[in-house]
Amino acid sequence: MTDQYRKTILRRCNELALRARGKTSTNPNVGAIILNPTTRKIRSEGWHQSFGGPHAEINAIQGIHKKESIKGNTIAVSLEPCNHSGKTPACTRAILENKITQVVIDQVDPDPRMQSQSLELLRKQGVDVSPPLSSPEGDIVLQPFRINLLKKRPYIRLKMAISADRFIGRKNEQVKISNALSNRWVHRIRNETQAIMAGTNTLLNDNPQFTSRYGNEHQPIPILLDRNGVLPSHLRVFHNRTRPIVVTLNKESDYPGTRVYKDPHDLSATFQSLYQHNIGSILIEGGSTFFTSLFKENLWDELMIIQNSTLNLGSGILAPEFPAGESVQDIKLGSDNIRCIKNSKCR
Ligand SMILES: NC(=O)C1=CN([C@@H]2O[C@H](COP(=O)(O)OP(=O)(O)OC[C@H]3O[C@@H](n4cnc5c(N)ncnc54)[C@H](OP(=O)(O)O)[C@@H]3O)[C@@H](O)[C@H]2O)C=CC1
Ligand SMILES: Nc1c(N[C@@H]2O[C@H](COP(=O)(O)O)[C@@H](O)[C@H]2O)[nH]c(=O)[nH]c1=O
Ligand SMILES: [Zn+2]
Repeated sequence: MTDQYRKTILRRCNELALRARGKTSTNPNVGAIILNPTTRKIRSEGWHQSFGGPHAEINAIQGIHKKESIKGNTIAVSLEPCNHSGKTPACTRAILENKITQVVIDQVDPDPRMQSQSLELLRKQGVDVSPPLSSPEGDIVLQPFRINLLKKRPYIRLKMAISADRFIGRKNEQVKISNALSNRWVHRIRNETQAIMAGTNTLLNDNPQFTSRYGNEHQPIPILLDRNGVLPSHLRVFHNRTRPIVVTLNKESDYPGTRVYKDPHDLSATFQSLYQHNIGSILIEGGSTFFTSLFKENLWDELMIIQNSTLNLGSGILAPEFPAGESVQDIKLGSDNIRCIKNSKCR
């Protein structure tokens, strides 16, 4: 297999992996392809679709008709295949049982149980395993899992809309800042996250729905900060299809939702507890006070700032002091400029 072809195939594996972004909880996003090495024909594609569900390799293998063989074929995977039976049997076993003779991977599994061990095992069994590609795009796809595994907390993305004069809203009023185009963009991001979170004042002031709309189907779990149990049960988030998680110290409140009894002001303990509740990724949508705490503790991974260049509010609640980060993407959608940065020093 030429280097260029290997790169192309593994790029496709990473694309497949991202189809289930935000839908695999604390499991990684992984994509796999089975191909005939002689004809270069792609025979099947698969990706890990849900927590506890079959891994990408198994989905790709199952995409082949039962009467056909994959003996002597190649499997390309965005992540090193697993070598342990966890919620599902080991993928290395399926590779060997199906007599696949070549394995190409992008990223090494950062799981301490793995870290190239499967590659060694497969090689010992006579499988041709080329060294991992370790592509930059594969690194980005795997980053949420790396954070989960190494920091024992969810991957944290922040999003905030600001006016040209850097206000985010007004007290006792929900102000629309971003334009119709970026609203659609936001709902796509919501569709790719497991959970959505905001500070107490945002919940009281805006009464948000925190759903993904505009044709998106996946609904994130609302995570609500209500340290002192002040949220009224008529808020819209309590009447969604998706049951919220409430981080609180109050044991009296009677609204629906799973309780995490932690002080939300203790952010490390809160995020670790959410991770133990199997929350792998969170999109946080404000407000200013909550963002300031997150920045102070350096607890964020990605930040998306939508600035409406034509809207001046004149007064209101000011945007927080945003930290510097590594610029990932700049998007222009009509009057709105979206700046995406990532935290290269995250905790
Ligand atoms: N333009 C935009 O993108 C957005 C705009 N907004 C606007 O922002 C306004 C609300 O922002 P803001 O007033 O700053 O309030 P926040 O929404 O940030 O809520 C702050 C409150 O959350 C509680 N809290 C719990 N844990 C923490 C923690 N670890 N760190 C900080 N606070 C915590 C505190 O209340 P307690 O002490 O009771 O625990 C605190 O007073 C609204 O008017 C809303 O419209 C909001 C979101 C996005
Ligand atoms: N005002 C504002 C945002 N505000 C965020 O969106 C929440 C409302 O969500 P929903 O009720 O589901 O539409 C609100 O509470 C706050 O977190 N977001 C943006 O992209 N652009 C905006 O101009
Ligand atoms: Zn596996």
